[in-house]
Amino acid sequence: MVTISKDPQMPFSLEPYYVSDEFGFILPSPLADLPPYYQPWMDIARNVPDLICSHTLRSHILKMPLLNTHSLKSHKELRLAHLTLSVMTMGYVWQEGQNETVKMLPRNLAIPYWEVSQCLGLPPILTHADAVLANWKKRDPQGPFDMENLELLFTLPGGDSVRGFFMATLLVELAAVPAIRTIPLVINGVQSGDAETVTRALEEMSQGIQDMTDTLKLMHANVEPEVFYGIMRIYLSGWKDNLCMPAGLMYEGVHAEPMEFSGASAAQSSLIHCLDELLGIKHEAKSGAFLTRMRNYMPPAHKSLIQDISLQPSLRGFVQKQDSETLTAAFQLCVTKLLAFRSYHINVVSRFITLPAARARKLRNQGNHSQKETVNRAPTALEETGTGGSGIMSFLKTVRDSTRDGSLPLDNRVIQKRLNGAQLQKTQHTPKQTHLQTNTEALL
Ligand code: HEM
Repeated sequence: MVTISKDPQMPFSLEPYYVSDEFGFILPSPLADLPPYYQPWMDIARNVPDLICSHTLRSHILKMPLLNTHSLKSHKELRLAHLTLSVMTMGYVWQEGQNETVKMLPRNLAIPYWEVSQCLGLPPILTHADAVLANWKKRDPQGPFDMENLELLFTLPGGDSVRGFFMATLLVELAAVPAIRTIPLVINGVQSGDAETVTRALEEMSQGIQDMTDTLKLMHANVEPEVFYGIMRIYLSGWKDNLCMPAGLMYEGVHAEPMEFSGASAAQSSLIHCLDELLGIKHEAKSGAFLTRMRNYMPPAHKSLIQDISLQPSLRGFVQKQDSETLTAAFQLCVTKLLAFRSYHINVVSRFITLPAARARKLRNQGNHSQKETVNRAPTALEETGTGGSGIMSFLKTVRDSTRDGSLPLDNRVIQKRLNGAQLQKTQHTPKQTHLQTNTEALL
């Protein structure tokens, strides 16, 4: 774990953790190019989908020179190098699908990949921090940060759905920024016993979580479930708890033994981890252990933020002690919005994994193995597992249920009062109507 230097007398702030007020956990304006010496990497990494299609990616990588990483100096250069090497590695391993996997990553890729990973404190595999947080640029630099104006620096097989998937996830990260920004307000408010500030901050946070859920809906218009399931998913998969590569992967010239790493998953996004810690959501042992393991796939400063939030005086304890209706309602609203995010996420996973998996099974049972059916191209070994290696639905439902268990019981009178308030708003048709209505629904 990195040591974050901060003065314990100073109020809690996000700055020491490299979390910005504008971009949250997103890497601001990532570099798009490395110094010319690294051109051999760029030439291959920028063409990964085509080289996979022609089954020549592995041979190109085997001919690549072994480059020195010492001239990679800045954090942004290292992040771009990690992304570049990650994209090549995922393509190298999965070029032939689940059947002809490799046992070893060649030294000209493995050695620089390992060195860059060590410098960043990231594992030598594609992570959420690479594929989403550091893999974007604006088409028009002056234009908005939206789906139309964003493009990927590097892509994987799957065409427009890859862009849709990574960019929708990036926009969820952006939508969460106002919620993340309120974390110091809450922590400092609890420290100084300022219930009013904490209440306001929690209300703002709940709106931020609602915005995350609304933004998650972008997946539907921008990602084809069959393409996600049948083509893209294998390239996000890792070599831990994966039946296709039970022994893991040897990094030649790095370690004598094979190593195991989980694939890229938004379970590696720091957003929800921070919210869980702040709200005091306690996960059941097995799913909690998986989520804790996912923190090793985050930039170390972000992992430290989660850890430090967990060490602060308990927000839940503060809310209970204050015994204030509005504060309790604001806290409860955050838990309910987080629960709603997780429930909606389960629907998304069902559309993008469970349903295509069921169709693939049905086709198999009918003896239809045609590769024209996109879902038939999916690795059967991954049917029930997430790219991070979890047993998907039972894991997600357990995590959702422990979120529900994090609720603070609200007095029936408070619910009734809020309901009456909502009725009043409804008849008045004020601009706040939708928000308050959603709040009241959430309270029920
Ligand atoms: C098509 C879109 C998506 C699919 C199919 C999907 C799938 C999954 C799967 C299978 C898992 C289980 C862990 C694993 O093994 O990887 C998971 C976990 C998770 N995903 Fe997603 N995901 C999607 C989008 C997102 C987005 C945009 C976010 C928000 C940043 C997100 C946040 C999470 C979180 C936080 C977890 C950990 C479980 C939890 O804390 O509730 N996912 N996802």
